[in-house]
Amino acid sequence: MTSETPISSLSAIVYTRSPPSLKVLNQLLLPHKTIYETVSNIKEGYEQIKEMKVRGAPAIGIVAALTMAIDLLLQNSNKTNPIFKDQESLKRYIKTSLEYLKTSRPTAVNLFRASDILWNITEKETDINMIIEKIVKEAERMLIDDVQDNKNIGNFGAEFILKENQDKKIGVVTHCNTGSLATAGYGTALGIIRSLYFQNRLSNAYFTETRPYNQGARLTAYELIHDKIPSTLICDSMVSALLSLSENNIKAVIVGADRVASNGDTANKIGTYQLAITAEYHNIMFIVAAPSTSIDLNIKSGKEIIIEERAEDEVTYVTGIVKNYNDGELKSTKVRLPPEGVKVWNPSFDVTPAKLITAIITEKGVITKKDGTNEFNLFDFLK
Ligand SMILES: CSC[C@@H](O)[C@@H](O)C(=O)COP(=O)(O)O
Repeated sequence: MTSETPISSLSAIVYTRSPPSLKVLNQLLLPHKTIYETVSNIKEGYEQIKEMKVRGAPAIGIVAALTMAIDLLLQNSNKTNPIFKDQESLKRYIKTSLEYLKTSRPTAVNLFRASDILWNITEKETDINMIIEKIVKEAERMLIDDVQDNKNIGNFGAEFILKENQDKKIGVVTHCNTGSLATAGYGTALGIIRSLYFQNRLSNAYFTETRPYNQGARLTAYELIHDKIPSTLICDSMVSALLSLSENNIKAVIVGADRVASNGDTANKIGTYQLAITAEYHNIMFIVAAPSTSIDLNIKSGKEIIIEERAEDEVTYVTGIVKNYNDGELKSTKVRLPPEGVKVWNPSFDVTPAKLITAIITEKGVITKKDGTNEFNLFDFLK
């Protein structure tokens, strides 16, 4: 099994402590434009997440934490006229800021977990500078650890899939974007695909467009092409047809997660559930890849997960880039598909029942169901 694998240079988050700086890649403009936007306060961080300029469960948790850190670093830099007069006012400010950041998106648990970790640190400390230092250190730790966690997920996942498959090279299917852009680097489900590729065991990665937001067609395509990983774009409606053709040698459907309940039910990008159903029908393993920070032991099943509903125009319009033939300038354009007056339902996520999931791969290892049961015991695994 490989371990030292090159990391993609695609970075959704660029952070330095000195000078204090947080820049977030605007993923709405990808793949056509690479523009980093500066985040220097809580409101700017909130808007980056809300507007999905940064997205993907691990990435939004990390950006929320780094937003808190950068905001405090910048506010605290004026030593002659400190903004926080006493620890109580600082704590109140941190509490309000973290609660606000948590309202940016409802489904991915990483955002809530990151905020809760920062609040626990704050509650325990009494010295103003110590509170700020510990918050900054913890947010930096999240950024650093996520990359190694993803490499571990990649290697555990590749090993698990290959154990069942003697073929020299295998094909896989993935959904949404779970790569460097959705994390601090390397990726979760896409991390497994990277690991398979680096081990020279990947024949092809098929990836869906992922309507309506097209994270697959825009972002996964961008990453796979960037890293020269053999891959093919398909529409969401083509997966069953693909799995039915044995010549493609598809051995696994691999997806990420926004929240995994303690029984293993998994919320992920809308369309994931139907992939799990078709994988089961075609007797192909269905793998969920996620850091343990995506597991929510506070909820028993997927029924308790709040599913984000997004604006109608994400469904009624497609957004693309057109080139102005006079000056070559690239301009973002929205084109409407259905007639005015159409009714729209736009849930951003769905829940795949644990029953349909073969294994959950985390940075700590592979979790499978106990023989004869339809549920995972994530309590036991994580304790
Ligand atoms: C490693 S990312 C895992 C999930 O967050 C991903 O599959 C997903 O559903 C992203 O949704 P998004 O709406 O783009 O934030």
